Amino acid sequence: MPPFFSRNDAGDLQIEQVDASEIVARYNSPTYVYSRAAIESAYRALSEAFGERAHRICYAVKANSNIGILSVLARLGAGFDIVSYGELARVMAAGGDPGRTVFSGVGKSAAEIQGALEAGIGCLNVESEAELRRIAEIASEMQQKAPISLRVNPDVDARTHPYISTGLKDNKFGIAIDDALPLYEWAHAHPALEVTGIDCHIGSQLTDVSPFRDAAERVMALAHRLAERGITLEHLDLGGGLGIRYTDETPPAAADWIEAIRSVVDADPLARELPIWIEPGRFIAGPAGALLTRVEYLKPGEHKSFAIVDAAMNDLMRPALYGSDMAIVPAGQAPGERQPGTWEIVGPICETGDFLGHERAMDLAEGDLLAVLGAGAYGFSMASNYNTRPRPAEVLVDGGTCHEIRRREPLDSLWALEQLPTTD
Ligand SMILES: Cc1ncc(COP(=O)(O)O)c(C=O)c1O
Ligand SMILES: N[C@@H](CCCC[NH3+])C(=O)O
Repeated sequence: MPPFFSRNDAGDLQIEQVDASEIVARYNSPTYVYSRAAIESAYRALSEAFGERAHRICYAVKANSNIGILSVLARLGAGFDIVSYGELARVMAAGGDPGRTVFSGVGKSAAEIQGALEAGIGCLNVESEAELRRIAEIASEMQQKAPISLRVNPDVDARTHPYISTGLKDNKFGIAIDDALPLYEWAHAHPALEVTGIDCHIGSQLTDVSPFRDAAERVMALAHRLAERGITLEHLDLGGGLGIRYTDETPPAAADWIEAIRSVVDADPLARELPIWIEPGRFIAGPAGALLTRVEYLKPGEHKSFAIVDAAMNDLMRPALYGSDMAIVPAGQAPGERQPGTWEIVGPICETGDFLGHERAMDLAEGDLLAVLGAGAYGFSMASNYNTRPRPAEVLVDGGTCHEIRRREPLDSLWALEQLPTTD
């Protein structure tokens, strides 16, 4: 069970001091629930691993972008990693500091770049030569100096799911590390650009620290070549990507990740004093969240047995998209006859790929509550309205208190922006 999740005397799931069944009674089902203490403790584990060393933790907003979650992190002093102007607007709405925010992403539009510069963005992580030139043009027109860092692609195998590996030369992300030097020289000489750092992010859900170490070594080699040319840096951004335990993975602890990075950076006199920035998303939000769902129907069969629940791939798409194996545990038992079985946990959507888990051995009854664990990251933030399903409510538990940080979507809001054609 993730930290801050436990069982009450009846054996039902509790999030901090609140029963899952109470949450569903109040907010209905399916509902995302998050533990504030879990978010804070993950953030602190990273920050404590740095100790007195200069660092910045830029939480990757895409993992969970609810402003209630962002505000918890802003209060802890977090910076943010964003990939759209929309995410920046969320950071600001939550009380986060644009000056402590980095803007990543391969496709920043001119309007997004201008908006970010107007807001006082901390750093633009540039992912191509064309983007660098566009930023220079926009900043010149605005008579500003844009703080930039090149996101380099170090060609390191993160050994994760191919869809979430980003640091291989076949991936669309970043600038090939061997091509970065002339672009840095060009940017350094440009009056509207201020080179502040090097950035890299090699992938997500890494369960081994060695790719992080390899990437840090390649980034340091580039930092030396820049120093030889008189280009000094103000920070090194080594990205996010630390994995979490979904079922039987054994990911490194926060301290192991930071130690792996520091073993490279702190050993180098060039970078010992340089602030290290990181961009973790999943590690902070993932274990803190669960998706609570109710069993609607049991459909036992000789070949396969299906437990049809009220959450679906539109609410949580990781299993359908990546085939991710996420733990599904009982969260509250309904009265009535229990049926033992090995269940396919599926949703109501009209797609064969609509499943939350395969072959789960459980005794179930209709009306039971289940919890998909580790759903705090890339859960709600990737949810859609497919099949005209309102997205779930989101609840932040803080001790014994529940905060409804997002209401369940009212049905008519789903077509509120649509119009009937004006012709017959
Ligand atoms: C640029 C960038 N930074 C940070 C992250 C956060 O990754 P994770 O949630 O795996 O820590 C991502 C997503 O992979 C990303 O693309
Ligand atoms: N959405 C992915 C991670 C992608 C990270 C974004 N760069 C997941 O659920 O695992």
